[in-house]
Amino acid sequence: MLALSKVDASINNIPILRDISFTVGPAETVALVGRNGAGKTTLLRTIMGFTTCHGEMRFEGADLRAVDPHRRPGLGIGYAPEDRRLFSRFTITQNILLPAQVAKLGETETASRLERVYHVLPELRDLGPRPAGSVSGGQGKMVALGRALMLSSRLLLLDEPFQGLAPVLAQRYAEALGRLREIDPTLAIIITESNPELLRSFASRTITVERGQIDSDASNERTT
Ligand SMILES: Nc1ncnc2c1ncn2[C@@H]1O[C@H](COP(=O)(O)OP(=O)(O)OP(=O)(O)O)[C@@H](O)[C@H]1O
Repeated sequence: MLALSKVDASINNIPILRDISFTVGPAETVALVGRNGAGKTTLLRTIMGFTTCHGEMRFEGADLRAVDPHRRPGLGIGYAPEDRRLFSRFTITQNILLPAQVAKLGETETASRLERVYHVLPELRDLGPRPAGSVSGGQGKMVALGRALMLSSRLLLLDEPFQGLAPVLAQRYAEALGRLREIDPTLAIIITESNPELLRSFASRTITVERGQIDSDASNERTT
């Protein structure tokens, strides 16, 4: 589904990623781990088209680099960035609906995708009318997941979703991912995390990044 081959990426002419090659297939949950500053966020941003990169990136067989960054979500790729990037004056629901509007989805399709989001994250139904600026950091992570789910029919990229979450919210977030897996078994998910142990239980595979390069890529013993 997603295949990177010898990808180098830089930000403001500073080389960050070197010689990145891996593939992710449907139904895989991949943990992308590495120390702070290893390059995990940059790798997700490269897939979304926000860095200068060289090498080959293919998505469902087509050249992903030829697709403008703002069109990549429309291919079925959802992205929840580490810093959430919610529009604080918009309501929670408006934030969640935004990608659907940008992708010009029809009303019926948008409504059914919103129902899918509520199935995975029931608490967002009640939070919906509140301005996004009024929710806690942890709740904001749930909203960012909901927004990413609107278009993630094929691939979901989550950047450090557990960082800074109180244990109760982390548990709810993990349960939400479990519900997502149940209703969408073929979705591919890539989750970044600096603590490799945290994702071992529900990721089928762990890719370790160190200083901008892939250090290891191995299946996990326990899978979901
Ligand atoms: N805008 C930028 N300009 C210059 N260098 C950057 C920029 N963004 C990231 N970097 C550098 O790229 C490297 C990789 O950063 P990245 O954010 O991808 O790491 P990470 O593995 O996601 O780290 P963390 O776990 O702390 O989020 C770091 O050395 C960082 O300083």
